[in-house]
Amino acid sequence: MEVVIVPDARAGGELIAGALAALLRRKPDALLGVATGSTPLPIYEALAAQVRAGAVDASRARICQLDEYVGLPAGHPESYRSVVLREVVRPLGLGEDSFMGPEGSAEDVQAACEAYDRALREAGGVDLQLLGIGTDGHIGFNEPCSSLASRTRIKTLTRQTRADNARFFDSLDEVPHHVITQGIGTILEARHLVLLATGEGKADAVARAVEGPVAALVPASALQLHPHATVVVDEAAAAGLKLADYFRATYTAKPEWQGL
Ligand SMILES: N[C@@H]1[C@@H](O)[C@H](O)[C@@H](COP(=O)(O)O)O[C@@H]1O
Repeated sequence: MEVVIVPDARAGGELIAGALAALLRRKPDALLGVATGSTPLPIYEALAAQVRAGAVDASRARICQLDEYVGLPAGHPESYRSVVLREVVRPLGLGEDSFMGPEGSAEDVQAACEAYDRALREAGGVDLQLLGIGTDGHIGFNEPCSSLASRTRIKTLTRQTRADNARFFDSLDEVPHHVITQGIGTILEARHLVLLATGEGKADAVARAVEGPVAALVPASALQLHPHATVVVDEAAAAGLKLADYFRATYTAKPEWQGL
């Protein structure tokens, strides 16, 4: 696992957008797994700016979703499908045919989950999966004690995650209890995992994920099992890392050609 400490969220966004642009230059039809929440927005803004400036061609990129609420009416502005279309797909100049995600309003949720895992495999697998981290250490919507081998499936949100996400809805009552999420086993199949965490509210979760034991109690600690995982944190989110100086020195000495 590589840990990169950046001054702030904007720098993190630019660094990761640079890695996405480099991937698209190598593989123009790369399948990019995207995350929702506030944290990755600077990544999407920086990448869209590069596309607008003509620095990278994203016209053949494919975008796939990490997780979804269950039961929101189709087209609800806070369904993750709507969010990804709004924040990622359209700003990159792509159409809905470049996008895939699980069917949160399906009648048979289990079948929709299995279909999504199959679709990801048939698409050739995710080249780079972006991740955020919940304050309880979740990735996607894999809440604490999710199996580290889990596949895409339905999960029940913790009270804390519902409260954390209530800011996107009119009230806490409107936040769905159930979600579909790529499983931890599914996420670990992506070729490169890039987690961005910013702000002091994430410092404890980051420290447990990066320096704690691999444990289902802290789903993000599963990144330790991946051969190519990058954790980008700003100074505030790095506050709990005991090895922060080592991570800084390592990154400073890294040859630029290696990228992330
Ligand atoms: N399912 C999403 C996660 O993918 C995201 O990482 C998390 C943190 O969001 P934020 O970046 O807004 O703190 O929120 C939600 O629970």
